[in-house]
Amino acid sequence: MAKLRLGVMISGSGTNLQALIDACSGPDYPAEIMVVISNRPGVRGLERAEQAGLKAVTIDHKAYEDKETFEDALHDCLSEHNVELVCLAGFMRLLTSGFVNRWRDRMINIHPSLLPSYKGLHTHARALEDGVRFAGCTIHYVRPEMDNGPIIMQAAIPIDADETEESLIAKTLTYEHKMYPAAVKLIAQGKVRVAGNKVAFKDTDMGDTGIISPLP
Ligand SMILES: Nc1nc2c(c(=O)[nH]1)N[C@@H](CN(C=O)c1ccc(C(=O)N[C@@H](CCC(=O)O)C(=O)O)cc1)CN2
Ligand SMILES: NCC(=O)N[C@@H]1O[C@H](COP(=O)([O-])[O-])[C@@H](O)[C@H]1O
Repeated sequence: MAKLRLGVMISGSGTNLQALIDACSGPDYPAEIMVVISNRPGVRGLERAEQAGLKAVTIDHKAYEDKETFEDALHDCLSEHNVELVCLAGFMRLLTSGFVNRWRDRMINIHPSLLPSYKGLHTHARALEDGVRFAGCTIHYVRPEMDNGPIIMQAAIPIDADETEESLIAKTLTYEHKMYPAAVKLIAQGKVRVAGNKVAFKDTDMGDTGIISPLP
């Protein structure tokens, strides 16, 4: 069976990209990265892609007069590489509904909170500020409305008494790095389908819950 063709879009350090690179190096992993795109030049994630021998492309949003022409360049690059699934991994630009609908149900995102709680930015600090006992991370299909798409997988992460923003960011990333390859694997195996604004699973051993806690 052909491997699912991934396009990974980043804006920064790329540790989630690295988790996907490492997973894709496994001979039986059902997906492969065709191109890595960053909207910011010179970021660590691009180095990770080059070190892995992958096509690394910078499409700098600042170089385009508007979002539409920027997103046309993203779309053309993804299409050129026959990408079947776009993985947003720390991609920090809000995409227009035009772009999102072109890639509807073929684009997923990882977000560092237990959605629908803490949409947007600074999720860890906000969770600590509110004194919640669990933080988390979520993988979802992307919809025009920010952080509002059908949820594929979540991890609930206990917040320790002496937790700091830095320690929570680091702890959350350890869950993200397990969850992203697991979610892509399920999609590549055809075990995930979108049913309205929710996701349903086919013959998975996760009991149709999509929860990763404790880590696999
Ligand atoms: N249409 C959508 N676009 C994006 C989504 C989405 O769900 N729908 N997810 C994001 C990722 N993301 C949260 O997971 C997110 C990214 C960026 C922002 C944001 O406010 N960005 C600012 C610029 C910030 C910067 O460049 O550093 C902006 O775009 O003005 C919020 C949430 C990816 N896109
Ligand atoms: N709203 C989107 C967002 O905040 N994404 C978050 O950015 C970080 C990127 O780290 P990475 O570049 O090391 O993968 C990750 O924690 C990811 O969940």
